[in-house]
Amino acid sequence: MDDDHREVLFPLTRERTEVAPGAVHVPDWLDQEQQRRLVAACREWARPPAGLRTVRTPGGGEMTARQVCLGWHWYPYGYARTVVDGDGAPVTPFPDLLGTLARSAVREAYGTAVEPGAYDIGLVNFYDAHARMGLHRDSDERADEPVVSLSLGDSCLFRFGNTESRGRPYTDVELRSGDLFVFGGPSRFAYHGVPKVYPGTGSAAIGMERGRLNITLRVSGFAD
Ligand SMILES: O=C(O)CCC(=O)C(=O)O
Ligand SMILES: [Fe+2]
Repeated sequence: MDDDHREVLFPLTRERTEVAPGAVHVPDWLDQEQQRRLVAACREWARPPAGLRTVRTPGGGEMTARQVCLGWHWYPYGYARTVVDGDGAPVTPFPDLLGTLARSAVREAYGTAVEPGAYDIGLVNFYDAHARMGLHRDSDERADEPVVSLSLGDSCLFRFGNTESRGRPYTDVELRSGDLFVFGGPSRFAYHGVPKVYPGTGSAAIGMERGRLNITLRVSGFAD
């Protein structure tokens, strides 16, 4: 693929794709039962204290995707052990289940010879029909281990770019419920975002009537 002309990889492609070096899309990685369990777990994690919250940005805006943090609390732009920009509660501990999933996701993406890191951050983003996420880099961690992303519910348009700017080259990928996307190596600090969610594309069978959930798993690199 000509790297300057990466653009759109959907809807025809539902095969495993290396979208950019180190950025791997694995469609349908989670089966329906795993998705159903994750949706149920997200619903629990969303309860207060330290539950689902609207994130305010320093410029006075609000992120349209609402968020729950696990392990470390992310706020614009850093991490804390308590919900410093919300109810002040201690962040919910990072669940073992997500550590196990993250490690198997890394091996799925890069092969079993790779030794996955100590995943300790989970960010759950909830998107309603109008929510989106602007292009950004995940750069508040101190480690450069791959980011693992799991999608549940409604499909979305996911834009995966380059490390230099929000501009081209980028690739637009459709992420559907159960898809895995891992970005590490040369793509670990690439710009990415969610320009659009496609309402009504999810399946009620996983226990989500509407909306999209995304779980991103990361390694903090912080000392306790
Ligand atoms: O919702 C997604 O697929 C991406 C989420 C994301 O980029 C983030 O939480 O940093
Ligand atoms: Fe991100």
